[in-house]
Amino acid sequence: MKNRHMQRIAILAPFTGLAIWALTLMVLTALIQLLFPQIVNYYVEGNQPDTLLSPLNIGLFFGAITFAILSALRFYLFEQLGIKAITRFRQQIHNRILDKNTHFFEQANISEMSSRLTVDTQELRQTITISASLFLRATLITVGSAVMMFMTSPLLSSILLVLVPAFFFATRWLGSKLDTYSQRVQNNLAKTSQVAFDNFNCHILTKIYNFKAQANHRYEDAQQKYYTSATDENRLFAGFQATFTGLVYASMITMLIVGSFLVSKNTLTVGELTAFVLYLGMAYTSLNGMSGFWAEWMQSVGATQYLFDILNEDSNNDVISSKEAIVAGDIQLSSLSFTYPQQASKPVIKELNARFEYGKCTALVGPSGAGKSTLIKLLMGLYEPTNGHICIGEQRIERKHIPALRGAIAYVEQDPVLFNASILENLQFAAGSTPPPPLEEVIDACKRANAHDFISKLPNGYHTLIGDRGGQLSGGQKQRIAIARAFLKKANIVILDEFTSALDEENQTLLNDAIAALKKDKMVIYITHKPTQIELADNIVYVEPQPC
Ligand SMILES: Nc1ncnc2c1ncn2[C@@H]1O[C@H](COP(=O)(O)OP(=O)(O)OP(=O)(O)O)[C@@H](O)[C@H]1O
Repeated sequence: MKNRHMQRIAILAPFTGLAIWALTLMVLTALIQLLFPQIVNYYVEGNQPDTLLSPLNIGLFFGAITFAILSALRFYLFEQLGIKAITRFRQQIHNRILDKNTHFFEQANISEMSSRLTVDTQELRQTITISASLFLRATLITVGSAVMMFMTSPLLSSILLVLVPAFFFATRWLGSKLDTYSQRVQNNLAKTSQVAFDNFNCHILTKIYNFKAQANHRYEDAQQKYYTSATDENRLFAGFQATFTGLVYASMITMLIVGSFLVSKNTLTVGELTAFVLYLGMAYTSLNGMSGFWAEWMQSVGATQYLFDILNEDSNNDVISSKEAIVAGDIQLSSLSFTYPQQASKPVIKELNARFEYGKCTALVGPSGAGKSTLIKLLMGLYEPTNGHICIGEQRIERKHIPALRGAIAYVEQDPVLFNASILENLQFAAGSTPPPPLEEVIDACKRANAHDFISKLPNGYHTLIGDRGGQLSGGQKQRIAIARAFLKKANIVILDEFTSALDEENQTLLNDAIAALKKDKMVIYITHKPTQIELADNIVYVEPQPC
């Protein structure tokens, strides 16, 4: 139980310096606050200066301004601490999730995971800094007030009744501004959630095209916008805090000076009672704040457990990054078997022996549900065989070879997944190179994939935003972009899963020609049910369905 609390507090660890400053200001402002009733007592007991504009009176006003600034700074630093810690924490989890394997993504609720990454962390930000700081401060003030109440006899509790209309206008001002600012923060927050959803959803592409860095970069961009808007909102709050605190203390000092003036005229007495009431008020307010904190904290501990589990668990990780190379050659499957963990009693592929010759074109055929797509995922290292093995050339493929294997493969899915970005960005991600390929190279790949004509006719051409999962494009258009993406990767092995299923006859013929050109210098493996495409192949591998 203790660990769960410490784990959450530990996310502040990289920002210890900032936390120390914030805590120091918190202690300082709490001590100044506790000093105030004593000043009241001093004045009320008849120690007031002779003139209203005495150095001590004026000094007190300056003291109040200093206190207001210190309080605003304390508030600002705690908020910044929260924003920084949560921005970093969110990036850490995003990175961790991208490192998970295919089974993890197949079983996870991706949309919930993306939303929790955003919403739950936001809740933690609120409790770990602001609520916790209020709690600590309230504890200090409550204890301090209790001690002081024993030592003082205060009067003039009415000093606490500050100028209500000023607070009213200050609050209205904040309310009108906050509406727009909060909306901006929420919109940017939703954008980070959407980018994360997109990145997790395209996890296979991220692995095969090796654009984890670009995916992380997109998320960083969205986070930067969130960071800026949240900081603006924080500044607004800090400004409000300064106004609010200034008003409170200026009005209290006014009351004190007026009150002590009245004392000097013998119309008011009993200074100790004033301080006593002030301490009482402080203690009451602080106690009030403390009670709400614990409930909030526990709520956020529960809400963020899901994310901490992801961060801490080591199972379900994808292949480690490894520089182990592989030498191009035939792909040999030897007694290859695979069973999905969810259907442990029913192997999808059983003791399959097959050869894919290097530099040749192989059609993968078999009835629907026989396991062709599963076999392709095994070839790409997205699943590990349950039994048997895959060799490339003389090399038996192990976990350490997977990054090199994926580096050598370009993949076109049956239902291509595209990022919610422009067509150009989608294609440039695929190259997996920094800097990304120039527009001319992208256009060339699109021409080869017969995609250039339709892209040119879109309102913004290559810069057209294609919506969630490329929803603004037809199935055939998405397939052609996916094929252009494969051309851009310049991989030795091209794997296509029913790559023309959504295309008309004319486009199919054109793409068959493109595949014929491709197989001149690459190893091409494709799943197909179409006789014309089976005829194009040099070899055929038949995947037999397993009995139920
Ligand atoms: N992620 C998964 N988890 C559990 N079972 C799966 C998963 N993916 C596929 N299967 C099951 O594995 C079997 C083979 O599916 P697969 O998609 O590999 O077949 P296929 O030959 O490519 O079919 P089609 O020609 O219809 O695309 C099916 O019975 C399917 O239900």
